Amino acid sequence: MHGLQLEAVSNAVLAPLDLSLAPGEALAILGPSGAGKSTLLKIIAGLLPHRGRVIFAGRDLTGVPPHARRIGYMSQDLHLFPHLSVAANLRLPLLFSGLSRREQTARIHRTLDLCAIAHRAGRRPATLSGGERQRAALARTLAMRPRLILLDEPFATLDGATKRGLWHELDRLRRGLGMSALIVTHDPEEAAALADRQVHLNHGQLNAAAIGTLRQARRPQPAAGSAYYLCNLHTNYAEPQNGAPNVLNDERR
Ligand SMILES: Nc1ncnc2c1ncn2[C@@H]1O[C@H](COP(=O)(O)OP(=O)(O)OP(=O)(O)O)[C@@H](O)[C@H]1O
Repeated sequence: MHGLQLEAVSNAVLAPLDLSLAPGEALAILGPSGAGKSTLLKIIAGLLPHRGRVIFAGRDLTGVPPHARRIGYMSQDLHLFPHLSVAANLRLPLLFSGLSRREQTARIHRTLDLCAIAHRAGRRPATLSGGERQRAALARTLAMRPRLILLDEPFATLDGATKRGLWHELDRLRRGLGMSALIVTHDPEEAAALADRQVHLNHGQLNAAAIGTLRQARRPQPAAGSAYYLCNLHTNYAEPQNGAPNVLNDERR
C-alpha cells in the first residue's frame, strides 16, 4: 500500500520539493508566516496549479479534481456554508461518494457523534461557538472517510483547554480511521500532539536539517531492509502497527 509522494512539486512560492508520507502517518508542517505552508496543502488538495507530481495511493493526481482525490481538506477559514445546518454541511461531500441517501444520513450522524457535535446537527454555523464550528468543520472533513486529511492550522483560534481536548480527539479519530495527515501549525506543542514527524518550510523550501521525529514509539516502522527516509528519500513502509482500535472498520471502503 502506498501513501503520499510529492515529486519536484513547485510553483511561484515553492521551490521544487520531494516529500513522502507513509499510510497512517501524520506529518506536521511548521514554518514562519508566508513560507508556503498553506500553498503546499492547497496543491495537494487540487486547488492550485503546480509543476511536478502529486502521487497518492499509487495514483498520479495530475488533472484529478479536488472532490475525486479522496483527500480531506480543512482550511483556516473552515468554509462551512452559513445557510445550511451542520448536518447539511456534512452531506455536501457525500453527494460525490456514491452512498445512497440513507447511507449518507447514517454516515452523517455517525461522524457528528464521533466529533461530539451531534447535539448541534440542526444548527447553522453562525449560531455555534468557535470550538463547535471547528468540530463541525472537522466532521465535514472526515465525513467522506478520506485516506488523507490536510489540516491548515485547524485549531488556531481556540483557547488552550478547548484546543488540547480537540487534539486528543483528533488524534484518536485519525488513528481509528487509519488516515494519514498533513497538519500545518505554528505551534510545536500542537505538532507534538498530532503528528509523528515534522518538517520545516522556510521561504518555500523544506529545511531538511530541521526535520524531526516526534513520536518514535508510535511512528510506522520501515519495511525490513529499507532505509528510513526523511525528506528526499522515498521508501516503502509496512502498514502502521499502532494497535489503535479501528473505530470505523466497517465503514472503510
Ligand atoms: N492567491 C495568491 N496570490 C498571490 N500570492 C499568494 C496567494 N496566496 C498566497 N500567496 C503568497 O504566497 C506566499 C505563501 O503563502 P502561504 O499562505 O502559503 O503561507 P503560509 O506559510 O501558509 O503562511 P501563514 O502561516 O501566514 O498562513 C506568501 O508570500 C503569500 O503572500
